[in-house]
Amino acid sequence: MVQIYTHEDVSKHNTRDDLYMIIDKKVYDITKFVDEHPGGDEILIEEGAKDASGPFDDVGHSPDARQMLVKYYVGELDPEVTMPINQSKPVVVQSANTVKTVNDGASGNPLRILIPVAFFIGYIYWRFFLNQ
Ligand code: HEM
Repeated sequence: MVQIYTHEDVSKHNTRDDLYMIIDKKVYDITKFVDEHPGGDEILIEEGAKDASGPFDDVGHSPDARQMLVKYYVGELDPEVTMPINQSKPVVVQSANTVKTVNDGASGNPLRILIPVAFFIGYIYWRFFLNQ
């Protein structure tokens, strides 16, 4: 059966002698790899014990590097825990957009009010002062 880990479980494996890492929702025990990593041990210890999918991709690791992961696979990231975290991101983005939209509307509002008011004042001025 596949072993399931939460972020919290992984965060406990945070030393050179016991180091886990999450990459693309899979959990790896990279303890034995720390000294072999061509990119150095420090970076693995720094990025270890958490989700390092971003940094791993950013480096542009070769397909060989990705293939090496298979050797260190120990289980999957708990989808129950992962899903709300992933879902919370779009919600935040959505609310940020909503706020932005509301702000955009609010910044348009003064003009929408000012222009008719300016016309109205102009009309009153023309009607009562110029047209007598
Ligand atoms: C267990 C996961 C990892 C494995 C199996 C792995 C494997 C490798 C391999 C095989 C290389 C040699 C170049 C290549 O083939 O792409 C490499 C280079 C490198 N890795 Fe990793 N890596 C892992 C995680 C990470 C992480 C999380 C970082 C964080 C940024 C990182 C940073 C680097 C850097 C900076 C290099 C040097 C790149 C260069 O000199 O061109 N690696 N890694």
